Amino acid sequence: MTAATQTALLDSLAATGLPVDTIARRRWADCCSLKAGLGHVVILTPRNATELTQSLSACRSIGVATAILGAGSNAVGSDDDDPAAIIIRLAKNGHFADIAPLGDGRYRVGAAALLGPALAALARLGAGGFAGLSGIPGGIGGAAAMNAGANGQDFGQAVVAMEGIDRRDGTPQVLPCRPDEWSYRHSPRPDWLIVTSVTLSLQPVNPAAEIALIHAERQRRQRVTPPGASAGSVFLNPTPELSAGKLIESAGCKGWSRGAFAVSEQHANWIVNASRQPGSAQDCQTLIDAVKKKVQAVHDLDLHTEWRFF
Ligand SMILES: NC(=O)C1=CN([C@@H]2O[C@H](COP(=O)(O)OP(=O)(O)OC[C@H]3O[C@@H](n4cnc5c(N)ncnc54)[C@H](OP(=O)(O)O)[C@@H]3O)[C@@H](O)[C@H]2O)C=CC1
Ligand SMILES: C=C(O[C@H]1[C@H](O)[C@@H](CO)O[C@H](OP(=O)(O)OP(=O)(O)OC[C@H]2O[C@@H](n3ccc(=O)[nH]c3=O)[C@H](O)[C@@H]2O)[C@@H]1NC(C)=O)C(=O)O
Repeated sequence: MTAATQTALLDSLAATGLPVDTIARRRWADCCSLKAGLGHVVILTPRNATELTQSLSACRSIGVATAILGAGSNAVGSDDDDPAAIIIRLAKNGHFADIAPLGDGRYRVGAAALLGPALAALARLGAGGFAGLSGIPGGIGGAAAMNAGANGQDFGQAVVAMEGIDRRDGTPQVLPCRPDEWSYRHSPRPDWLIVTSVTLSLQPVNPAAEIALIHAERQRRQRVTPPGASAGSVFLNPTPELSAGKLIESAGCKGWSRGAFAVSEQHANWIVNASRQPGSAQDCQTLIDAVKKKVQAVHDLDLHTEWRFF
């Protein structure tokens, strides 16, 4: 799809009656924290359930598939102006970032809220227990979709239900979740579900003490995060005992680079874009493939990336 074709796509979307300020064409590198992807993408940013349903229906009516993007902290864009889908990204400045107490230690938190700020807002309401997750970038929707984890805690331990919309037909859905349905970086979210909020079950906490834990975790995280643009760990740890970083370091890949991207000298399971300038998604993929190949050759182990490639 050329730029002209994407412009025609924007016109078709506007013609369906969608509010024009929810329709945009953006460079991929500006939509993901790693700044990877030189192509452009058409993005819809609905602010409420009605606009989300309208957006899905507009995409169906013009025959284009949809994909969902959150904060872009675990995503690699595309170099192509021809992504397979229109991106839906829930607006951060509307209904999808709300936090509502439901009673009995339960809170409904909008999927567009960022995980760290949401945990701080909940702490101020006297609810917590998940301060270990507060340094993680990314949104509540993304955290639910991939079961974000850090410091021995998984987001899924707090989630009792996911609410959302079936992207195939626009119907509202509520998905109750059992603790045993979650595992390391695995969520029970079906791929058709656009998560619009989650219901969390939290412990009562002293707000000041919980905020102190959150600040301490943010400071720890800042100290260990390699400098430059990044997207967290590249690969899943093969087992709890086998760390991908250790395997990549001992395979000799630290410092390997391609284009804007390099395997961090500080932590081998991070790829960083030191320049913070837009970089080629293909370069990033090539570097990842080279690391996987070397680890396979040295350790006879297949690494699997936790990033989402568009
Ligand atoms: N532990 C850590 O230190 C780090 C953890 N992370 C985690 O990575 C995740 C990334 O979050 P975020 O940046 O917002 O996500 P992204 O924008 O990077 O999107 C990644 C994928 O998450 C899914 N997703 C995002 N939002 C929604 C939603 N509302 N409904 C359904 N699926 C959704 C989509 O999966 P699909 O393609 O399957 O539809 C999407 O492709 C979070 O869990 C974040 O906490 C990120 C960096 C570091
Ligand atoms: C950053 C992410 O999550 C992180 C999460 O923040 C942290 C903290 O709990 O624990 C995981 O990292 P990790 O397993 O790399 O944790 P670290 O403590 O940094 O490293 C584990 C071990 O590997 C060793 N290590 C790490 C990097 C390196 O270059 N060399 C090396 O030997 C460390 O010395 C340590 O003994 C999560 N990553 C995965 C893939 O599970 C993410 O998912 O994006």
